[in-house]
Amino acid sequence: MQTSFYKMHGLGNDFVIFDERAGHLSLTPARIAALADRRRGVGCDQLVTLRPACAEGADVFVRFFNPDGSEAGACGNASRCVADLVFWQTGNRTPVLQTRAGTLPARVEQDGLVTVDMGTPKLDWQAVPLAAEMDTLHLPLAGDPAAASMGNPHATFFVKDFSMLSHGSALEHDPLFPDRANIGFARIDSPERIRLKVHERGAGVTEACGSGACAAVVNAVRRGLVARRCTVELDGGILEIEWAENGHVLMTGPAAMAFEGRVDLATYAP
Ligand SMILES: N[C@H](CCC[C@H](N)C(=O)O)C(=O)O
Repeated sequence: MQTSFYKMHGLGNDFVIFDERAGHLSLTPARIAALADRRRGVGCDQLVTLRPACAEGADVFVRFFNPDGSEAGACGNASRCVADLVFWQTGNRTPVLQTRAGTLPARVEQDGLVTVDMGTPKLDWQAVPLAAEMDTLHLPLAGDPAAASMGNPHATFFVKDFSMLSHGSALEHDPLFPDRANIGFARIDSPERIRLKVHERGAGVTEACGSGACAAVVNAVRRGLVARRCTVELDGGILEIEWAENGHVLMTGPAAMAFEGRVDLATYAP
């Protein structure tokens, strides 16, 4: 039996999106990993599922899964893609996404860019989470990173070059991060511009990381390095991030449909 999916991306951070609103699919962690495999499966950085929303005012319940089968509370680039998809399906330019990290209002602009209100960052050590009580602005790790949660854990290293990127996997699995962490390497190019590369939890280095861009701006503002409205340049392109005065982080960037496809899920792991 064939099941349809959407293949979308946000700045090259790519997603396989299954719509479960007509009925749940048996997407086990093993099947997710098999579908995400770039040689034996469809291939993606994250697999995304849509279900009927149950939160007040939300249009769709969105869940995000890494290629290792682990679930993430947030995914900025996929959130923009889902908002764009809902707009194309319904004509609603202001869809509201229910996620594990909270309810995220979105807006599809006339120029096609998508803005998602990613909510407020969580800056307390227990919210990131970290393994012990500590100042999240200066973690006791070589490289002196800062940590924040956007609904998923992020550590941001402020660097002059990206030679530390090869340490991303070891840092992702450092015992300081009981749920592991997304590891961002941020070069401050000006008070309004950051160059960012991210080793993503459960996925490795991706072309872009939306929640990582949000965390990098939040951590850089906390350190007094950038303005609250900042351009973040990733390998895949540009995101505009604003840590607004109301504490919410607004992320604006593109979303793209690559293709629609169909798979027989029964042929992908048990
Ligand atoms: N790997 C991340 C989820 C995807 C985040 C990224 N693709 C984004 O756009 O925010 C995590 O495990 O928290």
